[in-house]
Amino acid sequence: MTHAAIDIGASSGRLIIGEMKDGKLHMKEVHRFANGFTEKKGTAYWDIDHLVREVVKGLAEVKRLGYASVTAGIDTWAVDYVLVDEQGKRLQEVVAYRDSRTEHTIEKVTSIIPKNVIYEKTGIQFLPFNTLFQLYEEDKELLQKAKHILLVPDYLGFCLTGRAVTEATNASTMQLLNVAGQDFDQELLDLLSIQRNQFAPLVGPGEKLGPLRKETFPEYDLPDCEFYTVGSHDTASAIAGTPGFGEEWAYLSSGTWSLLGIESAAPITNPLAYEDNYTNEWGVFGTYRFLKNIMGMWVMQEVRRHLPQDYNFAEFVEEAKKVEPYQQFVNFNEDRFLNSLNMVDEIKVYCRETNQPVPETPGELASCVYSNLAIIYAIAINDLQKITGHSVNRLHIVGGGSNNALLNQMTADMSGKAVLAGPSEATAIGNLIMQMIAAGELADLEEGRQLISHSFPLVSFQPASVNRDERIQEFQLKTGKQPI
Ligand SMILES: Nc1ncnc2c1ncn2[C@@H]1O[C@H](COP(=O)(O)OP(=O)(O)O)[C@@H](O)[C@H]1O
Ligand SMILES: C[C@H](O)[C@H](O)[C@@H](O)C(=O)COP(=O)(O)O
Ligand SMILES: [Mg+2]
Repeated sequence: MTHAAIDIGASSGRLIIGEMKDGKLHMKEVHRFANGFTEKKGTAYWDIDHLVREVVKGLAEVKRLGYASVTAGIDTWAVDYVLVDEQGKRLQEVVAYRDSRTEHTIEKVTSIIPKNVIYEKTGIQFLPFNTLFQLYEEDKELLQKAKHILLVPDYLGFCLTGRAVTEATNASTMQLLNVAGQDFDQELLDLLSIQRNQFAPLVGPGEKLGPLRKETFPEYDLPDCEFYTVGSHDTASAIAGTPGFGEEWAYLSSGTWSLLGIESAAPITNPLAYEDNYTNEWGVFGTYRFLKNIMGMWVMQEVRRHLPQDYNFAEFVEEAKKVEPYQQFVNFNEDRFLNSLNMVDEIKVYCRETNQPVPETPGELASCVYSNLAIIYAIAINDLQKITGHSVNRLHIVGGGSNNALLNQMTADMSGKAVLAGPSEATAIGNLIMQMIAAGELADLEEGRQLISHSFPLVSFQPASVNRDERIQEFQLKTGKQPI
């Protein structure tokens, strides 16, 4: 059986087909398209109709390649939603999570329901753009009109099959689900004046969603396609597609964001987890993704956008290799880097404010970003071990960022852990694995991960002794980021 993974991250989307042959997973990228948000009248929006069109184009390409019948699953970035009316029509443009409308909403909401109470209910990290805060700022009249409030992957599935569901892994990122009750928290819904039935029923990954409604897209020659739910939060699929075994591994899903954490059988919401803003997003098969959001390759995407030279990401790495690393210490996890007007200027101002050497060239800027991301990852791993009591001796880096051998080595050096890099398309692979389990081709996630490890060679990076402790201490001194 041929399966199609539709994976749409914040910077790019792709349709990848996969099938199991001779004990290996064979994949082919069939369609890739750009994603990104644009500002209109001061608000940041996604182009959701562009994404629907690109998904359908990708499915048409699948048919053109001779695949008359496939299954498919959709995963995208988290938290953002679409309001849909009684007729199934979108009520508004889709606001992007980096929009400034929720800049001060955490304070507003937690002045009504205390922060620790929300964390005890949901176990979810406080990020300004969580759906809870976006809906708090949403136009109340529009909200009342909405028959459905659908997260982006659920909306795409609705457009393609006509069926509305709320897939659980992505639903958890809303910070509206009650972990104990395993459904929406009524107090939080009341705060937003939202009825429970405005959210479609919660479903887990691996369930049949329904057939592609070809008649909706008469201008395309499309395959027969049965959609399944998968880990529709892309990070849930990325972790499912990470070939980690045993207990002592952690993952770093390195794309626009860096999501660093462990796969846990139960939520971890102790005081240290709360203080250090770790999250318990729901994973596949009832697991929890105990992780932290770290500003990832977004920084490099924005540096690239604001430089006159047009370097690709591999060229940035080559330029960075020519520069002495760890020349300045920048905490890229500060909110100022979430959506700054000009990332290059923001980095320079930060270095001037902290009396540090100012990076000027593309190589100096890239080296500054990679050096500090490696330190931030190392601190996050240390904190993760303290919070959970879970020892980590190897870090799996997956996603586009796993192609960056320089950063992989720096991460091994700063963390003192072995780094296993790849697969770079772990998200799409995790999406495919869930479909193959649902189709009965794989017994479970363990077998799926075995298949991944037999199909995609990992690249190993061993830690070198590079004044790790001194550099981390200097980072903490210069940025004020103290360990927990
Ligand atoms: N060859 C490469 N060398 C260094 N970095 C790379 C390379 N390829 C991709 N990347 C990094 O991976 C990022 C994209 O990762 P990806 O997982 O596709 O992101 P998303 O899913 O968020 O769209 C790019 O922003 C870039 O920083
Ligand atoms: C807004 C969320 O934190 C974001 O979606 C993150 O969880 C994520 O999954 C990003 O995935 P990318 O592939 O866009 O890095
Ligand atoms: Mg991604």
